[in-house]
Amino acid sequence: MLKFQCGKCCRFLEKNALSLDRGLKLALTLGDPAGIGPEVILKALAAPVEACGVWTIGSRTILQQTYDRLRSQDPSLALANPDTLNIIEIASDSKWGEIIPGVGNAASGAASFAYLESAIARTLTGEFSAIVTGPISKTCWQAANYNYPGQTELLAETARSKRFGMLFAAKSPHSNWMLITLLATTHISLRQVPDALTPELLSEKLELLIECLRADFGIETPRIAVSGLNPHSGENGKLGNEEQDWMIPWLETQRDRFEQVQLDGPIPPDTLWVKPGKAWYGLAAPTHDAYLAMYHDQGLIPVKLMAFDKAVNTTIGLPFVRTSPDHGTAFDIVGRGIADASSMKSALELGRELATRRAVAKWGDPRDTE
Ligand SMILES: NC(=O)C1=CN([C@@H]2O[C@H](COP(=O)(O)OP(=O)(O)OC[C@H]3O[C@@H](n4cnc5c(N)ncnc54)[C@H](O)[C@@H]3O)[C@@H](O)[C@H]2O)C=CC1
Ligand SMILES: NCC(=O)COP(=O)(O)O
Repeated sequence: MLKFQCGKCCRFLEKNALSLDRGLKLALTLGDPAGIGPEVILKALAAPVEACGVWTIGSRTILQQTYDRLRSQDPSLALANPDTLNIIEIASDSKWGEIIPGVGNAASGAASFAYLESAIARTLTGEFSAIVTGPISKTCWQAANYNYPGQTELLAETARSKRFGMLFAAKSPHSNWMLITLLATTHISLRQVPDALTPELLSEKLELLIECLRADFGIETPRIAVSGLNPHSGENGKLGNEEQDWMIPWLETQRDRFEQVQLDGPIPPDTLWVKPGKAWYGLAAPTHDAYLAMYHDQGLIPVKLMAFDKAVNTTIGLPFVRTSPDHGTAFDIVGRGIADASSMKSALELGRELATRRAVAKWGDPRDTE
């Protein structure tokens, strides 16, 4: 029988490091070459990622320039030497123009798009078990005429995943608890949110969340908190109608649909995050395993407040694992050596962990035959 506890996978990895070393390969895209992607990658890869191989997809020249620049400023900085890395070089197109550190433009947008396209194509053919993406700039993608709201949508379209979701996972350094948040809507304006939210959309996101909690996080009977949309969840219709009109009845139908799942909500959004905050800091036991937020900032303000250096953005619903740091290109600090690589390290670690779980689920745990 297969079990999906993290400890078991980790022991499995320790025992089988050699074979998995050959089998488990992560593709790591550089992200926007003018952003902090190259710096956080060199910092994150300064120590090898446990029990897997990492192939960076992008530009050796950019990585070398970043390395030389940071080293000249601070020789003691822990950085991977690009000479020691597996790098898949994506030839730059002369049409792209000049890439200037700290200045995102059409050239850096076109380059970051090409790195991700290559990673997806290679992963779909089975070359890699997971993709970890460096941060890209949506503005630079638009400047290069790639009209996707983000990497998530390109991944889903290319992988032909009709159902997909943006989920953030962060392991608390205080309590080891995993804060898991799915966003019901993502890269749309606040004005569009109420129209985008429908019972059908929430049903799809809830299904995906439950599938992911079971398969990727080993939580068979999850407790899920669903956020309201309006202040005080609408205050009985005085501060907004969505909760009364359809969210409360929708939750009732979902409780019948998922009898094994504890579904609470719609919880007033201002207080929803108090209990996870206490659980994060180890001050109280967690009351839920995951949170369904109605829109981008409703979910990401608390996540980033608690865990900006730990949270990992993962796309669920794809045929492969995709993780990413929670931060963006941070053009304002490029070249200063101060970019924190913790979220990138967590993205690599979670990418490896989830890909291992899926490999065990697919191929079986060799220790079961011992
Ligand atoms: N996964 C991805 O590809 C993501 C991409 N973005 C994109 O990045 C671009 C810039 O977005 P912003 O809203 O400015 O967010 P941002 O995360 O790039 O920067 C916000 C603030 O946090 C700081 N910061 C970010 N990462 C840091 C790190 N690792 N260490 C130290 N300080 C750090 C920056 O210096 C800035 O002050 C946008 O185009 C956005 O769409 C934003 C979030 C995720
Ligand atoms: N705020 C999250 C974010 O912007 C992630 O975007 P992407 O992974 O879709 O590129």
